[in-house]
Amino acid sequence: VAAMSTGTFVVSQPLNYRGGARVEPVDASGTEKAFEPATGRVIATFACSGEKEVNLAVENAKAAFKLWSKKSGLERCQVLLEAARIIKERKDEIATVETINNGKSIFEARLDVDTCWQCLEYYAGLAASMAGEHIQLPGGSFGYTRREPLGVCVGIGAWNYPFQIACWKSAPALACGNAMIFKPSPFTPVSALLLAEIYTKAGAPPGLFNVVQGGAATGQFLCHHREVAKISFTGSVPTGVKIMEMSAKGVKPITLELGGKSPLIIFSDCNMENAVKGALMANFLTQGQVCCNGTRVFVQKEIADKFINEVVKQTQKIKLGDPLLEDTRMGPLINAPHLERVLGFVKLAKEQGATVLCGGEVYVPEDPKLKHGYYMTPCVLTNCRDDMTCVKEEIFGPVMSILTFGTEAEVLERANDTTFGLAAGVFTRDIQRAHRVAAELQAGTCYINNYNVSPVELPFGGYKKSGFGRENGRVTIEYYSQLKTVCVEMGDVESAF
Ligand SMILES: NC(=O)c1ccc[n+]([C@@H]2O[C@H](COP(=O)([O-])OP(=O)(O)OC[C@H]3O[C@@H](n4cnc5c(N)ncnc54)[C@H](O)[C@@H]3O)[C@@H](O)[C@H]2O)c1
Ligand SMILES: O=CCc1c[nH]c2ccc(O)cc12
Repeated sequence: VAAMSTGTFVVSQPLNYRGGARVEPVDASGTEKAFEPATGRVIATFACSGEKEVNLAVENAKAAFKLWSKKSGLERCQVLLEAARIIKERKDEIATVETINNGKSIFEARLDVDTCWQCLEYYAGLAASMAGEHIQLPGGSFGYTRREPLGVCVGIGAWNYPFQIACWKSAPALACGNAMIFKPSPFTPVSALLLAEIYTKAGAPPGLFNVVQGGAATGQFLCHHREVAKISFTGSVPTGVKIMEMSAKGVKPITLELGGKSPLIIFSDCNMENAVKGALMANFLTQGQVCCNGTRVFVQKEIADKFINEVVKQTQKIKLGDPLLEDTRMGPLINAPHLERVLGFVKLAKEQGATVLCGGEVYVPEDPKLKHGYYMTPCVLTNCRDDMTCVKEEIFGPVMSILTFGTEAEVLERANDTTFGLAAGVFTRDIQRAHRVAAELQAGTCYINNYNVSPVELPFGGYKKSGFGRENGRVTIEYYSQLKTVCVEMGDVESAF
């Protein structure tokens, strides 16, 4: 790995990881290029793994699973804790790689890395305390349950949180005694390798955590593989549908973390300063490329003017530019086609009658090395209606749509009028209203008086088309393990025959 500053980083080492080492794939289904969004430079060209390489990764993972699944919870805990310690130690390096390959600000990337080592520590604790139940039966007989791993699990990631997604999938998987093959998005192939090396250094057996690179074809080889026991997918709804179809054929359990179009409701009795901060947090982290973003901001009429003025003022202050600079808070979007797509949503919003209060334009930083980067100014839209495309579809960019409302009943109906159900938020000082509204919102995560915080102790996942299954929290253990019941007879068999 070469220099780690904007405009210099290139990857020369192999980007697959199998059997405890970086390897070139033995076969390929095409090649991909990874970019540095800040400059538009190619930082890596790599082969997409073919079926033979996927088969080898599964073989390696199976071998590691044999050893790992026999370890005690405490032994697994020790490896995860050591990996967490190394992540903490290498936080700046990991965050820098993430920023270079994804474009998010270094400030945010460091926060992401914090949620990664925290996730490993959390599941380390659960690994050590995992236990079954003992159930007494008549006549001295009894039963007990064993929480057993599933086997070789596949993780397929999106490009917006590359290292975090790899951690949030692998930590609970390994804690439960599984092995994992992780396929990053081809846009962000780099940082998962750091995680693979860290697990090996921490004492994981070779093959326990493997990385295969590629796009849809490689993903399909993984999903169709007979010996893959579970798939955890983070990505778009259309791809999620395909994953579900493939898993149905093999009767494999899946976790689907899909897209969203989440509502954020601002009542007139809110703390205005916090609500404005909440709206920015809900829309502009990682350049707005966050699945749970609260992009439909419903503001109660009485405070709409004041709230909108303040949101625009704060949005215009966001420091946009080189994501590796300490004071930058917004970097480039992931790539040129995505930038075009997001700008297209803004254009369409205007055509459909929305007003652009700020942003929504291509931005060319003054620094000449950034002039081919994929920057746009953060955008606030008003005069939006519920039937507009910008209000109905996931934009996955820095575009906030503001809508006004009158009553609680009205806003709840409009907030829930979507096929998505990933997240939702409410700002109010009325404690009863806050919980009443949270109870009515059809979303997997509801924020009260905050937005887009992601403590690893809390389960995260969708309702409706935003998916099912959960990541983080205690419950995720259930998605990476299966329960065996052992029934023990202490007397004689009372036969019916
Ligand atoms: N709910 C969540 O937790 C969450 C988190 C991050 C992103 N997302 C969603 O992800 C989307 C953006 O990410 P994206 O553009 O990378 O999504 P995507 O669906 O295009 O790709 C996601 C992953 O799936 C792989 N893939 C594509 N086709 C496949 C196939 N046929 N079989 C197997 N794998 C295949 C891709 O290579 C990539 O690794 C947005 O919709 C966003 O909301 C959701
Ligand atoms: O982008 C959506 C929310 C999110 C942020 N980080 C992660 C990691 C793993 C996920 O499945 C979702 C998310």
